[in-house]
Amino acid sequence: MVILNFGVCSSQLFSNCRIAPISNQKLRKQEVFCFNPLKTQSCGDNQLEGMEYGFYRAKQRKRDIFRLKSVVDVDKVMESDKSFIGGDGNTNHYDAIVIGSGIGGLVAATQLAVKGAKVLVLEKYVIPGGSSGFYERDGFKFDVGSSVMFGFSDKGNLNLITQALAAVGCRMQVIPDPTTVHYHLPNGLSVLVHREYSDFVAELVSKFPHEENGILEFYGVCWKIFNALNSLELKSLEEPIYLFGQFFKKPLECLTLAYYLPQNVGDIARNYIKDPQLLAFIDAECFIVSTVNAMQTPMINAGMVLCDRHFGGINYPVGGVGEIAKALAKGLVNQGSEILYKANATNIILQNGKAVGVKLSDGRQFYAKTIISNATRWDTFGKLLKKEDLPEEEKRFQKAYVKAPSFLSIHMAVKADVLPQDTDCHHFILEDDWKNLEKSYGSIFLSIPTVLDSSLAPEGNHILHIFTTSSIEDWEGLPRKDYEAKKELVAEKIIGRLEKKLFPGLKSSIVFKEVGTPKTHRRYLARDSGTYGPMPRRIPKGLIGMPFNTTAINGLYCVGDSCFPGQGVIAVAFSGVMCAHRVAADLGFEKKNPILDTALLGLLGWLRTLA
Ligand SMILES: NC(=O)c1ccc[n+]([C@@H]2O[C@H](COP(=O)([O-])OP(=O)(O)OC[C@H]3O[C@@H](n4cnc5c(N)ncnc54)[C@H](O)[C@@H]3O)[C@@H](O)[C@H]2O)c1
Ligand SMILES: CC(C)=CCC/C(C)=C/C=C/C(C)=C/C=C/C(C)=C/C=C/C=C(C)/C=C/C=C(C)/C=C/C=C(\C)CCC=C(C)C
Repeated sequence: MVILNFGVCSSQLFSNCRIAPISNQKLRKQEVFCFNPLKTQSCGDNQLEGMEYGFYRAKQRKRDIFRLKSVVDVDKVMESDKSFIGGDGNTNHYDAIVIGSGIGGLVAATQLAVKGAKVLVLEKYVIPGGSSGFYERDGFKFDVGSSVMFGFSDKGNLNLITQALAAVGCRMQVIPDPTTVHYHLPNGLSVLVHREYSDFVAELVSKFPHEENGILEFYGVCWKIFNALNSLELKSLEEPIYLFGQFFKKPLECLTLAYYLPQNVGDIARNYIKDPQLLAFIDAECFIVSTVNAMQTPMINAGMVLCDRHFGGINYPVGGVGEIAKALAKGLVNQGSEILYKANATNIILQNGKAVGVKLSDGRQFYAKTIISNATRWDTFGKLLKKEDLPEEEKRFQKAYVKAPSFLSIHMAVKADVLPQDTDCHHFILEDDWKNLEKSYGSIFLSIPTVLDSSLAPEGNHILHIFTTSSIEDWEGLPRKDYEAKKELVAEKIIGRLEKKLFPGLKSSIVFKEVGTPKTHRRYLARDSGTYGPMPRRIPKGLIGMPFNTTAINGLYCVGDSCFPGQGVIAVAFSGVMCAHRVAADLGFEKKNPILDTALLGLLGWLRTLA
């Protein structure tokens, strides 16, 4: 280990540090050396202020590291000795380590940080955000994923993105989207989902006048659920003091949610609607947010998204979706926590069955009291932990849920004049046959964020993000040349379909084009098979089977779209809020009752077996 200058430090000096690795009593018994990058001869409090790290070496030669007050540049220190972090594992330098900086991971991390926890986020890529990140090419700024932002208004309790940003002192400027999506469906059915609920209902009723009552009843149930959700303070459903407290304060609303928790949209829609084409439309409404039809979409999730788009509306962040993750990451650091990029976690370190640390591909190891994985459950339990030790609970999850397909995505820039003046920002296209809805390449999603924020492209241009479901099996095993040729061919067909349906002259107006396949998603988002998230294998019992944040491994939590309530930025933000609350209770930052905990976790585990 390279230590440039070190002096003997007193236990008093260590006790002045914000985070002491071990008790003073324990320190006194040890011979302590202090790393001193300021190259001063002695090591007093003032110098410590400016130091990046303090080291101590116990007599028994076990080594460890802890962080002092100032900013950490782990890379710099690690270069000198890749194995120096670790040791006995009893000393936890962080309260929590979060693997991955998707919105789920960032919300969990920031919520914990504002409660006073010391958090380290490890991100494989060079920027935060995961599927909600961004990239820039030739002056164009693209959202990696799509650009429909729920939960981003200044109203109610369900604006979780706004709340997550506010928690770290950040408020972003947003541009209201007058329409959530413009559907272009079989038999010439065109439906515009207006921001105003009454306008949307009037539009839908004008297409299905004989189903007016059915439409009002079905969307009425969605509102019942939304209003119940919106009346609660949202925290961990795995934390009994909170959960019972909510039942006590809002019994009717909680019972409403408990009633709809095991139900799916398809059954409820069929109670009110008979027209097969309108039911197919409800399938499309579900598919765009769950990648499955209405029969498989949990009613609670539909209640959330089908109403939030009218209650708070869809709002686009100025500067692009990537700004949200950037702001959260900055807020995290401002709270005194840390985020490391190019930090590829390869193993979760277990000690006596408890998750105690994380090992990176370059050999670095970090230790914490709790580990939170924002990787998918397939990655967490299939790669970060040994596949063969899959806990029963995870086996059950994998029986009930399967990886949703990935996407083929085309990020493209076009000359602005190819789009009609009043073009909407988001479109969903399924041309001829309802049966193609869930098939690979069957339907096309299109977002044109420059319709809302022209700063994302140089003047006179628009950016288009076109995507369609596609499976990794379609792309594996191809020689490079064939893979590139296939990408071009498939993209050409999709663009051709858009040209025919929406924008004549589209092909000849292209000024930039980049095609990503499921392999691209797997590589850049570190998601098994590039999956968009979990989807039920069969008809689920609503949300009952979806695991929350605790796992069968002591000290290990999951966050993100393979946790309750599933796919979607707002959904993973909720998962982050829940995760932070449960972890904070376990770390002693929030109230906790171990007896009630055991009872509730047991009950929820049992409920999942019924799904
Ligand atoms: N509404 C929209 O327009 C929209 C847009 C984009 C994304 N989404 C949603 O976002 C959801 C995903 O969010 P999320 O928070 O669950 O995850 P995510 O996939 O967005 O982020 C996970 C992050 O973890 C990192 N990571 C994974 N494995 C790692 C490892 N071993 N070491 C270090 N880092 C690692 C990845 O690089 C990534 O940054 C999807 O379900 C999707 O629905 C929605
Ligand atoms: C616990 C028990 C047992 C019971 C009790 C009862 C109660 C209290 C309950 C409660 C519950 C709750 C709270 C719940 C909650 C929930 C939530 C919040 C949910 C949410 C959800 C969300 C979602 C799902 C979302 C999604 C979204 C998405 C996915 C999106 C996407 C988008 C896209 C893709 C776009 C499209 C585009 C175009 C068209 C272009």
